[in-house]
Amino acid sequence: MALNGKIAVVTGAANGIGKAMTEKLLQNGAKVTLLDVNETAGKNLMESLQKEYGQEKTLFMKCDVESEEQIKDAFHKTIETFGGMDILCNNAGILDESQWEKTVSINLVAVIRVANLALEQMSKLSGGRGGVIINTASMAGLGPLPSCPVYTATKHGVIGFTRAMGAASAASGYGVRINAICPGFVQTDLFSRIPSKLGKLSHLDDLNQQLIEKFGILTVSEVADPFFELVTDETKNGEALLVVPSRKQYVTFPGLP
Ligand SMILES: NC(=O)C1=CN([C@@H]2O[C@H](COP(=O)(O)OP(=O)(O)OC[C@H]3O[C@@H](n4cnc5c(N)ncnc54)[C@H](O)[C@@H]3O)[C@@H](O)[C@H]2O)C=CC1
Ligand SMILES: CC/C=C\C[C@H](O)C(=O)/C=C/C=C/C=C\C=C\[C@@H](O)C/C=C\CCC(=O)O
Repeated sequence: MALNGKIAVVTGAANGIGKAMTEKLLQNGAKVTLLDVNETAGKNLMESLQKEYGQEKTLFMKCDVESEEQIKDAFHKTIETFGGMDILCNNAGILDESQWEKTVSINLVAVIRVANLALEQMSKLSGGRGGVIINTASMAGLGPLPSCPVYTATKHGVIGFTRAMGAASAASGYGVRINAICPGFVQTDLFSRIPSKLGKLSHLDDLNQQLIEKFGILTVSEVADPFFELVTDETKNGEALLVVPSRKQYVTFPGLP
């Protein structure tokens, strides 16, 4: 899939990985709707991107992925403004073990909500033109992080949802590929805040430091490049792509007996 002229929506676009995904999409000729609860950061980024890529290439909307109404409005405004919707970057997420229900609500429930609402717009069976959904999971979706079991659970859920929904989409003829990107540690605000977000398991941050030593820390640009591959490689559906500084690999899962 060439990105030139394609229309993308990015959740959690104002900072971190979502911001890098947005820039990669714009660099390759796509138009992007940026969605984020952080209105100040989102508007500032949009103004900066419009100076670099042109007024007509970006749209920012304050949008909480926990709100079905706000997501629906954002998708309708995207289609009204740009003429369609080809790509969803289902990226918004938090890490806060002391607010575990909110973590589940944003990292898993909202990922499912946003994907389902996007499929209503993108599926060829409902008047859409197909496309691709990229869910931002994590390496914590492939193995346990003892310091943040709830976060770990949400990311495992995102991967399971991605694999099953990708198969469902193919079997149903939606024309929408669905993949997950699974980064290790990435230098962002979320990563910087971790020690204060572990709740009653904060004493286990030492384990995180050991894992950081072992796996290293990615820059957001090092996530954006493999993300671009997942978006453009039309052979990829239902895949989970692990990204750490030393390697990038498509995960193989144990098959059912
Ligand atoms: N930083 C890391 O080490 C890794 C992060 N991830 C995942 O990458 C995604 C992005 O995380 P980062 O860029 O690191 O975090 P970040 O905190 O730098 O950026 C997240 C963005 O999402 C927005 N956001 C938060 N809740 C929202 C909501 N309810 N509705 C709309 N927007 C919301 C924030 O305002 C922020 O702009 C998350 O899903 C995270 O779990 C995955 C693996 C590693
Ligand atoms: C404490 C949370 C730190 C950062 C949050 C960030 O969003 C994130 O998700 C980072 C995850 C990093 C995980 C790093 C290592 C995980 C190690 C074990 O759980 C094993 C996991 C997978 C093994 C897969 C493989 O090596 O092939």
